[in-house]
Amino acid sequence: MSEEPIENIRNFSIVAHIDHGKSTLADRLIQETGTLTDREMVEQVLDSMDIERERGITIKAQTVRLNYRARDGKDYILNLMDTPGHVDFAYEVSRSLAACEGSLLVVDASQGVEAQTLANVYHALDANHEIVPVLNKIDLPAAEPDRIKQQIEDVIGIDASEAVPISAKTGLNIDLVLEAIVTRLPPPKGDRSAPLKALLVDSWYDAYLGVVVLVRIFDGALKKGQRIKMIGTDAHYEVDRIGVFRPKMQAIEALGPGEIGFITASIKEVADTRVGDTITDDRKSNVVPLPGFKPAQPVVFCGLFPVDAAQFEDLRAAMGRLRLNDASFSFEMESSAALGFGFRCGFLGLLHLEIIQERLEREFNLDLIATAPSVVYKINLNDGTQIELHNPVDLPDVVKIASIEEPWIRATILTPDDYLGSILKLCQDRRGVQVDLNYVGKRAMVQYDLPLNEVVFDFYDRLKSVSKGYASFDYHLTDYKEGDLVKMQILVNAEPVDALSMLVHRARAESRGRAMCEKLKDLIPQHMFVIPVQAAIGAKIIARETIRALRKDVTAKCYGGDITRKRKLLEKQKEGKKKMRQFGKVDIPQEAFIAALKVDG
Ligand SMILES: Nc1nc2c(ncn2[C@@H]2O[C@H](COP(=O)(O)OP(=O)(O)OP(=O)(O)O)[C@@H](O)[C@H]2O)c(=O)[nH]1
Repeated sequence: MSEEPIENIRNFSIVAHIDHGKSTLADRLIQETGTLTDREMVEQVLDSMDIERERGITIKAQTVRLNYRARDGKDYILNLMDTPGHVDFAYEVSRSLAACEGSLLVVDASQGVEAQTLANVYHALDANHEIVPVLNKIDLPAAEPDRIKQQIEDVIGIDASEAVPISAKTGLNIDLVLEAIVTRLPPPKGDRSAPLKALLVDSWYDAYLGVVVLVRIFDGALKKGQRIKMIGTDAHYEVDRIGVFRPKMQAIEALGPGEIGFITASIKEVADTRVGDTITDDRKSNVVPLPGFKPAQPVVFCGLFPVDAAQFEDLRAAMGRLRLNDASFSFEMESSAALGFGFRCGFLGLLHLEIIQERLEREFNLDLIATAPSVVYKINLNDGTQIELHNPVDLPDVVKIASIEEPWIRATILTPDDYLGSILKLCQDRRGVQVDLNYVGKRAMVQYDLPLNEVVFDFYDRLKSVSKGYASFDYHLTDYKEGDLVKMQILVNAEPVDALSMLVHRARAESRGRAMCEKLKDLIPQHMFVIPVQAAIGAKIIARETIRALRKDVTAKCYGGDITRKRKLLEKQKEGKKKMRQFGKVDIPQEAFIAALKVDG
C-alpha cells in the first residue's frame, strides 16, 4: 500500500501557447527538484526524444513525478503532466487536465496572451482547475511582465496579481513556482478505504512491457497482483506491474488515491484499453464510472498509397505499428483504379496527417502518395437517408442527392493590428462569417466561423504568411451546415485523377480549379507529348492548362563528352521516376498531390 498522504500530493498540468516555454519550464522543475542530476538532464533530453518518437512526438502528453521538500518542511509529491500544444491535439490536453487539480498557465512576458493560451486556459477552467499564472522569459529585454499581467486579467478574467515572474531559461524564480504549486494548488480528494476507482488516462505499446496504461487513482488503491476490471469494455486483468515516471519508469508497490502512475497487466493490444474508461476492482459491481471523455473523432481523411505497389504489405504493417500508440489514427483498405491498393486514413487534423505521413516515410522507408485530404461530409439522399462521406470519389450520383452538409469551425485569431486587414480578407475569401472583433491591448482578437474544408489545406500556412508569423490561431468544431458543394475533378491528359478529386463550394470551384491546374503544370514534368491539365465539374471544364511537349534529350547538354556526368543525370532521372506514379501515359510526381492542394485558389 502506498503511504503517500493525499494532502501532500499536487497534480498539475502546464498549459501554454506554443513556444512560450512549457517544455523548458518542465525541464527546470525536473532539475530543481533533483529528479535528475545535471548530467542525467542531458541524457534525459535525448531519452525523451526517443520516447516521444516512439509515442508520436507532440501528440502525446508526458507525465513525471517529482519529490519536493517545501519551505513548510513537508515532503510533497508533484505529478506534472505535460500537454501538447497544437490544436489538432486539443483532445489530449483535455484528458491530461482531467487527471489533475491545477494548472500552471505559462505566458511569454514578451508576447502576451495568444490564441492557444486562451483555448488551453478555457480547457483548464472547464476542468475546474485552480490556475497559477507564470510569466516566462522575463530575462528578455522586450519582456513587459506588468503589462502582460494586466492583459491576463483583462482577457482571461483570472487574478494575475500574484503571477510568478520567471525565466525558465536561466532558472530564475523556479523555486517560487514550486512553492506556488504546493501553496496555491489544491491537493486531490479521494478515499483510500473506498472501492478502487481509477481513470484510464492513456495507453501505449512498449516494446519490452507490452501495453502500458497511465492511470489516475481517484478512490481506493492499486497494487501488484490485484484483479481489476475496466468498466467500459468489461475486460478483466491482473495487474503485474505498477510504477511511476521519474521520468524513466520506476517500479513501486502501490498507488493510492490522488496518485498518477502506470500499470501493466498482460493486455494484448492498445485497442483493448479505452482512454477515459474507469478501472475498478474485479469484484465490485456498483462503482459509478467517472465521466470519461468523448472518443477522439478523426476529422480529416485521405488515402495513402505506396508509390511502389510491392510496398503495400510493408505499409500495412507500418500503419499497424503506428496505430498501436495512436488510437486517434484510423485506417482501412482502399483500392483505386489509378493508384492500386492503399488505405483510407483518418486524422485529427492536417498536422496529424503530415506527422503520420512523415513517420511512415522516414521511419519505415516508404514512398507514399497522399490523396486530397477531405473532411467528413453528410450527404442527405432523396430517399431520406443520410450517409457520411469520407472520400469524395464515393459521392453518389448527383441526381440522388438532396443536400450536402459540411462541418464548420469557430476560429479565434489574435494578431497585431497591422495584419488585421489581410487576415479579415483571408477569412472572408474562405467563406468565413465574422462573429466578433475585439482588442487585447494593441492586438486584435477576431472570431470567425469557417467551413472546415476551407481550413484543412493551407489556412494556417496562409495565416502565418500574411501576418509574418505573428498571428496565432485556434479552433474547435461547431456544427454541420448545408452548403452548395460540388465535386471537382482534375483530368490529366483527359484521364480523371481520383486522388485529386474534391468537394468544393460552387462559388470557389473555378478559382481553386484554376490554381490547381497552374500548380500541376509546374509540378508535372514535360513528356514527349502535349498534356492538357483540366479541372471539371461533371462534364463541364472550368479551367485548363497545357504542358508543352518535351523535345530535347536530357543528356544533350552534356555535349556527349563527360560520360560520368551523363550517367549521373540518367541515374537522377531514374531516381526521379521511382517517386512518380503513372496515370494513363503520364507520370505524376509524388509531391504533386499534396502540393497541388496547397494552392490559394
Ligand atoms: N529568453 C528566454 N527564452 C526561453 C525561456 N524559456 C524558453 N525559452 C525559449 O523559447 C523557445 C520555446 O521553448 P519551449 O520550452 O520549447 O516551448 P514550448 O512551449 O514547450 O513549445 P512546444 O513544446 O513547441 O509547445 C525555446 O527556444 C526556449 O529556449 C526564457 O525564460 N527565456
